[in-house]
Amino acid sequence: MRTIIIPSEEDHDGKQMSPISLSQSLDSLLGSKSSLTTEWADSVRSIMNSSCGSPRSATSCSGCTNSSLASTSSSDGENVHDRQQCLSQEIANLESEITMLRTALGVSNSHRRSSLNQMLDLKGNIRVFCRVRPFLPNERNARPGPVTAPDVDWVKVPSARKEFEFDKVFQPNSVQDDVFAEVEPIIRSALDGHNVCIFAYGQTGSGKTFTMEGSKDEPGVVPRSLQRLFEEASYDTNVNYSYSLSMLEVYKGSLQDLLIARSTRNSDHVTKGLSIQMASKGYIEVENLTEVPIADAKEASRLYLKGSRRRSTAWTHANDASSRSHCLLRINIVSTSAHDNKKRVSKLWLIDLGGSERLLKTNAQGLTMEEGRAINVSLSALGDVISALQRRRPHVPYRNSKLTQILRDCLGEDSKTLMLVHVSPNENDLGETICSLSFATRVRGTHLGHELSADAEKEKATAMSELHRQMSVYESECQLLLNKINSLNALLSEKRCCLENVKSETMLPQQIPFTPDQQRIVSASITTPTSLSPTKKSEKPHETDFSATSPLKKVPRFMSPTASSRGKKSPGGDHTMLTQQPPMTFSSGYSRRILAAPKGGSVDSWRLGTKVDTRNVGTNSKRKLVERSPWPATVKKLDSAETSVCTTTSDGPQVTKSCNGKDTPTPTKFTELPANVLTPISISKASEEHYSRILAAERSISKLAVSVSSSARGSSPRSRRRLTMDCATMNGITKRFVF
Ligand SMILES: Nc1ncnc2c1ncn2[C@@H]1O[C@H](COP(=O)(O)OP(=O)(O)OP(=O)(O)O)[C@@H](O)[C@H]1O
Repeated sequence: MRTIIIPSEEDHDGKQMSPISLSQSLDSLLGSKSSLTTEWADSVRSIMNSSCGSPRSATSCSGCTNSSLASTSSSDGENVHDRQQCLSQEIANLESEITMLRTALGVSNSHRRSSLNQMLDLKGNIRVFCRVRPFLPNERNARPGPVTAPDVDWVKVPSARKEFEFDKVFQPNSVQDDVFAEVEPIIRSALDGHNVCIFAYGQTGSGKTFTMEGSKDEPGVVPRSLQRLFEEASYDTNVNYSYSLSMLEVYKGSLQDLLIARSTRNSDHVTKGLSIQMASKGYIEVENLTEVPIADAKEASRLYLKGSRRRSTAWTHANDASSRSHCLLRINIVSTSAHDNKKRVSKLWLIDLGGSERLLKTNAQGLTMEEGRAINVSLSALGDVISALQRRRPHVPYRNSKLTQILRDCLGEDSKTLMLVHVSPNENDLGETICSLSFATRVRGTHLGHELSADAEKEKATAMSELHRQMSVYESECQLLLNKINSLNALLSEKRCCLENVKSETMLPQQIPFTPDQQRIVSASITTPTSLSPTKKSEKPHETDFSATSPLKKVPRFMSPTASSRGKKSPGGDHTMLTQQPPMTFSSGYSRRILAAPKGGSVDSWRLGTKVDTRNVGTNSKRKLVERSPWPATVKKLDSAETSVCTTTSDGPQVTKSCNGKDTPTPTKFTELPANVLTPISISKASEEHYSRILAAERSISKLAVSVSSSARGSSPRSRRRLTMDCATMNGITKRFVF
């Protein structure tokens, strides 16, 4: 257990101090009336240094084997200088090793990419899978057998004496995992910079939406693909991926933005009509289409479900909730490789097509008939385009429908297209099933003598297995290199932290260079009436006057007292900073509300930081404003009478407060804490476990701020005291613990 020295009552008189644990020390601060002292600060600082692997710790600086260099009490300038040199050398070595590994990773990755590409080319840039749905509960009495899938790439319709070949056939008992396993390589191809289109095609009620969207328990291709995109982004730190999402439907030949509510969609001042534009190099853009940057798969799935709910559906004879339009989800992928700084832009389209239907059979009339006809026309146009591409015709009829115009740049030479044809096993649907299978065969383009000879088939299979083998070799090579890079990066940041610590040791607090921004924070916190300026503090008698004795006395305050502590604080309350680093500012409130919005207020007034009353703000309007805001913002509602607004601009966060309806602009600045940083721990639970968690979990704590405030409320001295610890880690994460 680490020990620190905490001054007891006698310590204040300069007597010997006893070494105790940090938990005892913190406990004692809560229970006793003593203020924070320099000794306490020093001892915690030494614990921080040893826990963060600072150069003071012999173990942390693996390269510095000279024990004298790692000595805790090193005040010797030469030793510090040697240590700095040693660390700088280690950092330079690590950096060059990482650069070399990154180059190797870039090479392996491009080999992997080209193998994958060759494999997909060999399989065909346009591939067609078929999924036969199982009988539904309401089809229990149906006769089995009209459609069978005897093999992995054949579908048979015995009664019509027809057989259809596909790249892959999913049997009725296949699950979503089976489908995604086959789709996944194509998603990876989108990540590698290719445009990709995945369509679900089939008659109404054959399971297109089930395959694409799935259910909560059986998620389909879309949620799995979104998940996969973000997994790749977190796994490959060598490439920086950013994604944005758009969603639209083609309904009766017109385009509708699905990320905009239906009620506001047609009002001119909110959204203009969508139009298809051809930009340079044949790049297609849909003008006025909403595009939302997405940060994680959860958010992306939420947007997708929101858009799906806005899709035009209706009851039909064939399906209770039949899709009456084509639903298109587009993910724009921008990837930048750290290896060559090359930027790749690609599009991934995930499309749930409207159900093909025979209007006579479905008895469709009126609007339903119109919708059905529009769907059939565009499906036929899509079939014509893909078929022309397959046959390498000089003219590809993209202009025959909106659907094919939008997808023009994703259906060509360098793109990958996957069509998932869905069929029903039911005898009643046999006519539609044969239509769908024939359409898919036409799309696949195998009926025109494209079949390979037995020898060619054999050669293809050998080439495929060789490419498979190469792919797995490159994949494991990439994985090894990535692991190595990640571990070296971790070591590098540790070394950099050590170097920073060594450098700061050589500086007197007065010499610490402040940026102009920090200087302003400093002045602001000194002039804030609620902050404890040294002058004010010395007016009140203290058991220990820290500001008078501390070598840190000139280090300005960096932590404003909490709103509650301002009200509750006794004159004896004390705040101190335990590092000689440039000051940090922390949130001054204990209750955090992220998001901002005045009900019906304008974004501009909110941006300017004018008073915003958040008391009656609904979650939706908050969200809307945040979505439209170019800056992250935080509103802190401190209590029912006091509202504090923080806007974050390029100058940093600005706070405006109002109390009982009166505006009190407070020039306080604070660093935004992530939403989950506030970890209130009740005093009864403030045990060894909690304290040790702070230090053990935060091995990389770089700064620690502790404030103790007292309140008039509370039955015991202990419950009247409030201890707040703000820990800032090397990687910029700030955590607050309140005891
Ligand atoms: N593979 C499957 N396993 C289990 N249930 C399925 C499967 N495929 C489809 N279903 C069920 O069949 C019904 C119709 O499916 P779905 O709505 O996906 O059809 P669809 O082709 O999208 O129809 P539409 O074109 O009219 O929108 C749904 O209740 C769905 O849950």
